[in-house]
Amino acid sequence: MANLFKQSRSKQKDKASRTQSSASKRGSVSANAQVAGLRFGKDKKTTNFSTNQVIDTVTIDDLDWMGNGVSRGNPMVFVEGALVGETCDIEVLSSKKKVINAKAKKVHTPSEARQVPFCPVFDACGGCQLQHIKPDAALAQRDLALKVMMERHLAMKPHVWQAPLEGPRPQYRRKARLAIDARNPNQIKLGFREANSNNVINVETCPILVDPLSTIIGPLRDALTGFESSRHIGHVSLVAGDNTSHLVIKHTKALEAELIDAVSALVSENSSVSDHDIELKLENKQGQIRSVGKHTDIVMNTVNGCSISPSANDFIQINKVVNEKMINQAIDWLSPQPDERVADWFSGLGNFTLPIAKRGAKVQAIEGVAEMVRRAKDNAQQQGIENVEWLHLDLADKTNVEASLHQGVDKVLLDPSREGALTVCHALVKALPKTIVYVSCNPSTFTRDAKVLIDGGYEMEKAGVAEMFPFTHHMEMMALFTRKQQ
Ligand SMILES: C[S@@+](CC[C@H](N)C(=O)[O-])C[C@H]1O[C@@H](n2cnc3c(N)ncnc32)[C@H](O)[C@@H]1O
Ligand code: SF4
Repeated sequence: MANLFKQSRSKQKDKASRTQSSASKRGSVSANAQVAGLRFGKDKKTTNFSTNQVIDTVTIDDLDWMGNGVSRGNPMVFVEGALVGETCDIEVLSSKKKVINAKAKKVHTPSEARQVPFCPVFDACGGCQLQHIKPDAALAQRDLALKVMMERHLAMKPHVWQAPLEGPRPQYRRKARLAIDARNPNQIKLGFREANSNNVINVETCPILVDPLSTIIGPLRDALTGFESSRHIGHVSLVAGDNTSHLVIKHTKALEAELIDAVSALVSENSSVSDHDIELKLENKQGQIRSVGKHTDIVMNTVNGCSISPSANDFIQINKVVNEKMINQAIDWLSPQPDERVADWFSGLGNFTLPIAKRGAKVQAIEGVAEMVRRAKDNAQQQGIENVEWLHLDLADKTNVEASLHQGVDKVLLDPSREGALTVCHALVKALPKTIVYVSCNPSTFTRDAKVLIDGGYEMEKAGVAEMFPFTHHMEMMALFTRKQQ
């Protein structure tokens, strides 16, 4: 279990298919000994490996759900940048008794699934990890890895696993936070951080961002260059709605009027050449956002005529198409009826709440960020949706959870952050709603919480992945739990 749940490892910086082996320089161990030791080791004794050590000709058996190559044996080896069927020389990143984390240094037999990364800064940028594998193969193999994980750890029957929910590629992200390095205002770097580092990788465009966010990055850097006060910029947020986009500059001290004019000119020029407006906002140290020029609330349409209206700092589902498919699947699985009470917990801006409420059920939406609860409530009112009780509560607090269940609930939708919903699941197996739909962005905490539900009398009837974040290690999952007959 531990192997499959490994969290983020450092990004592979070497393009495996192009690099030269540096095995001989690093005191590598003999190929045959390693193949024997890594893949066919039967005894419990394993060799100790040191960081940066190069191991020759390791064969990759599988991809794990994060998209790392796995060489099964004793020890297990997880190899960033390696694909199924490939034989690689690898460099050890970290080593424990039974598990080695490594990156591919040289690929001897490239897989047919291997492709040349489409982004020129892929090797350095921490934003993407999986551009070296064809996207269909990546989805199929990661989907399989998650299915196997659920079969192994939750005794899931194969028929439970559903086809993945997919969206467009490569352009899918509708929000980004750009890092800036303006220590030298004449040579500003604007882009994303290198993996496990504070270094900013300068980018011109980001091919996984939707338009017009993708193409504004280079021109924005040019507009900021040369102004002393660009040093006071903490980051830049970009959010694309269906009606307009916001470019929000977070700053810690006042910005020069000329800098603001230069960026204003850039966004108005963009708006005149593109059919999608960008509006400039400034966010101060306290998090207050003010508009430079006109302000239009961002509208993100979802399903059944519903929409949410986020500000730059609110959580949103990053991938519009996959989000809509997830909402439709949640409605399908929950099948909310007008006489039912449905809880939407970890409700954010009401992304799932509003379409459930439109079905006529009485919905209790609980979210831990007060500002998001306020915005969700206002937004629902504007859409004439009144059958929702909006609550600002911490769902990690057992007392809150139990009190919220006091009036009884028929069905529950959970969409927690990476930490999962352990407190909630322990309470749900006492309250016993008929149906629970669990949306998760972390298969590890999902599996932990699902065990509580299954041990507490629920059956996992359906489950599957939603490819919310192509080209990255992340994966979204959904599962339907129904209460077993007593
Ligand atoms: C993955 S997001 C889902 C939001 C929403 N369901 C959506 O689809 O946009 C998780 C949400 O849970 C909220 N959250 C995280 N921890 C929480 C807690 N302990 N109590 C209540 N809400 C929490 C976050 O603020 C965030 O809005
Ligand atoms: S996040 Fe954008 S800039 Fe970075 S590697 Fe991915 S596509 Fe390229």
